[in-house]
Amino acid sequence: MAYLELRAVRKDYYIGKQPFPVLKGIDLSAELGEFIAVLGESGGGKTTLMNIISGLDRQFSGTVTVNGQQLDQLKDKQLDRYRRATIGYISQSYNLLRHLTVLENVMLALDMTTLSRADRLKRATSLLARVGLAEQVKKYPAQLSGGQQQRVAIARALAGNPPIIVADEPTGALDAKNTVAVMRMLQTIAKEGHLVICVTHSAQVAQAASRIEHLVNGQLVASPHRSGASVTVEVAPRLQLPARSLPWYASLMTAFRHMRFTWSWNTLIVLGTAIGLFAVMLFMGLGNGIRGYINHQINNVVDPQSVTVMRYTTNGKDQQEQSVALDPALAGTIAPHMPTFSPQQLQVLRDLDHVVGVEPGISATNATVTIDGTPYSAPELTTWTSSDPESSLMSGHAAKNDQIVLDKSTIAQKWSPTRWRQLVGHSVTVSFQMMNAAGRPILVKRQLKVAGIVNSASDASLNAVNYHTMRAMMRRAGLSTQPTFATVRVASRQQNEAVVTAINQIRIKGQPQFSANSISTTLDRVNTYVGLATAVLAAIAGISLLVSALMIIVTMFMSVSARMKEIGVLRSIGESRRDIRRLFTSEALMLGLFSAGLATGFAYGIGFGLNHWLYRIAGYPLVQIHSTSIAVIFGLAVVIAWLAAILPARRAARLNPIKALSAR
Ligand SMILES: Nc1ncnc2c1ncn2[C@@H]1O[C@H](COP(=O)(O)OP(=O)(O)OP(=O)(O)O)[C@@H](O)[C@H]1O
Repeated sequence: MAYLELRAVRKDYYIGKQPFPVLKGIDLSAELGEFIAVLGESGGGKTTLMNIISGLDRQFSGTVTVNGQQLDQLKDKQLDRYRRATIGYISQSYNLLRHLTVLENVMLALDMTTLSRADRLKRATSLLARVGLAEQVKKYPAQLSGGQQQRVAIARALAGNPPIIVADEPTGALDAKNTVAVMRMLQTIAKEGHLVICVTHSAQVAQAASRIEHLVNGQLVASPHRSGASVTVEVAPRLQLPARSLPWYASLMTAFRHMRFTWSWNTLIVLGTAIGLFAVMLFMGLGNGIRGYINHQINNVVDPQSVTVMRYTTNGKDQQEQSVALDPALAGTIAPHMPTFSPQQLQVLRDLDHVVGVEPGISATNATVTIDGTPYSAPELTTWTSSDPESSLMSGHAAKNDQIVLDKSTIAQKWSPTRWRQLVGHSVTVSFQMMNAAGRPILVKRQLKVAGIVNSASDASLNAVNYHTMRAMMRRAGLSTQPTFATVRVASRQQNEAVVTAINQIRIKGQPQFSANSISTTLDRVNTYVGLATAVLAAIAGISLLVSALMIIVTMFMSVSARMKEIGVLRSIGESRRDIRRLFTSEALMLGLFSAGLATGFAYGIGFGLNHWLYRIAGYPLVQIHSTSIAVIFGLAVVIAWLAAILPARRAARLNPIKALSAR
């Protein structure tokens, strides 16, 4: 049996249901080393026959046997493998990929062989040198003459060293000089052991072949002058290059090169998509920033690791005193007496789980601070505990024994709006009245040194001494020195609420003892609201991503339509449907990734500008883009691009390679 055998091959085209027979029983036997010219009239069916031999057309009747194996007309994958390993295809219109260089065009076919990258490069370079293009490897097809482009196509056809070279009108677009050169090359290729089948309508060109077959009325008739019978063919042993499927990175690289080639168009798509992604990212960043800002503000007022505990009371007067102590804005009267903590009660608090310390404190209301003979009203004079953040100190330090820290806006700046810092180190007189156990008002008065100026983040005035000083003042006036409140320090912010609940549940002899409030509950609620608002805003911005997805879909569909020919060429050199799908999916994914990258750049850039501007108002960076937001945006971009690519990539993969090849 001959290397290539066609038996009773018939092919009809259908217009509607009416058949138009083109091939009417083709019989052909050909051996390696032969150079067969198929000569025939235009429209005679030469290309149709070549498509069948090349494994591009599987709708025919009869049998095609290559090297003893019959082509399965139905299995797509088998035909892909056949084209990859057995056929080198050369056409009249060169069919080079315009976005790949000369070298890359040849490498594309070599990527489907098992050679190492270095060997593939070596082979591509040597093939191009062989066809006289050693100097042109970096050029793009558009920068070459027709003859040169056809020589690139020949080098590409030879890349995988396939046994059969099919050339469909290879000289159709060439001048006489190039025609001779190309036919000589084909002669040499046949002598090297390939079977060359060349279609032409020129009897003169056909003379270069060792055998001429006329395609007449759908059948082959051997030329009596050049039947091949008398031609002795010396077949040199052919180098075997095992074929493999195209690796995924090759599709990725081709996709990248195409994007680079059409960068201006792609930049617009990337820009459009990036704007949507950027909006989502900015809202996420703003959400983080605002949440951080609120936490920061609240933590400035109260330390979430501290819980202020008062005595539990149902007595209306005591409750009023407590609220006065908690909110100095309500102060105005002399405190009669406040419910106090016994040492045992403080111990009960110390013994609670997650409690790392208990600081007792005494607070007085409606005090007066006299500086240089001028009295200033201090609605509250309290004990400095760890719940008062050190960060609120604007100048100086926390009060030690016989020292006081004064409120910046209600006292220090009233003393001097500009030189208020100089108050540190000054001696001041502090006085307030308190009822003794007998219900008589007692004046408490003492000279103290200003240790620091404090900027209370709440609107309340914060004037404080340490516990020792407070007790000393009370003792000297003959008043009770028992604490009126306690600051309980919690091991971590997370346990704050549990400790607050535990404190409120303490009963001694069935009576509730303490009353504590948790700031962390409020904080968590605020955080939830801000989180919700952020998610809603980001989702609204996310609608623009739908537009981005549509943009990618439209672009990909347009790209498929514009690149029909390229798809046909890729299929003709052996790429499978999966390779084509991968190519378009890779392009869409790259669009998505570039967009996400650009969106991140925008978000950082614009976020930086916004922070700079907002810092003056809020004193806090309000746009905070976390790495999780970046990961979300990249994930979103990939998912959108991938979804957007599904339909166009499927369309590209399903294109009929013959129709795709004949596209303009
Ligand atoms: N998809 C198709 N549907 C219907 N008819 C077709 C189709 N493709 C080709 N034909 C017809 O089949 C015939 C053979 O076409 P083919 O392209 O094989 O001829 P050819 O010999 O290669 O012509 P040329 O030398 O002009 O390229 C022509 O009459 C053509 O119109």
